[in-house]
Amino acid sequence: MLLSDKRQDYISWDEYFMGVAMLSSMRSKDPNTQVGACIVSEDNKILSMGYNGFPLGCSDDAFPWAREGEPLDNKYLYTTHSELNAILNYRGGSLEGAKLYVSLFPCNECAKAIIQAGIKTIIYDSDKYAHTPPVIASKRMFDAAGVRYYKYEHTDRDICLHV
Ligand SMILES: O=c1ccn([C@H]2C[C@H](O)[C@@H](COP(=O)(O)O)O2)c(=O)[nH]1
Ligand SMILES: [Zn+2]
Repeated sequence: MLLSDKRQDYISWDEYFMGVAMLSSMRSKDPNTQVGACIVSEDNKILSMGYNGFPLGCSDDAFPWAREGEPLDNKYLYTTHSELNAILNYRGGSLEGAKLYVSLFPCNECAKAIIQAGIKTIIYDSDKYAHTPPVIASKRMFDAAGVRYYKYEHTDRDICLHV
């Protein structure tokens, strides 16, 4: 019998792709919540990535990152969400049947884009806004549209950038 010498402690697909989503979130300039997304094909190929930030041409130094204040003076009207950026960053055609790894449960606006793009599975980490209308609406739409979602299960493994 031939015994394989392969490593046994390699990371799982979920650890791999959630790791990429988390790494992507580290590009965000949002001082409060950094969100990263990674879109993956049904056969586990990375198709696109994104993080939350202002649109091209809208300088991080000129637009506000505040959470409070008048609508025109805080970030919410200006930020492109990580999931939408990942969808828009994709250059390859259809995302039908793809999976989305994302560090924060998608809001209702992202949910609409996700459903319309044909993404069928969402693996999320934080659900810190679960009690808010945007996330309740998002889950309602995912349930109606047959988009499956499940929480990423953390392992006790630390994934480091240095080896
Ligand atoms: O679906 C979502 C929801 C939110 N985001 C981004 C938008 C903002 O930059 C932050 C949330 O900021 P808070 O200070 O926690 O309100 O997250 C996203 O990318 N995707
Ligand atoms: Zn969103």
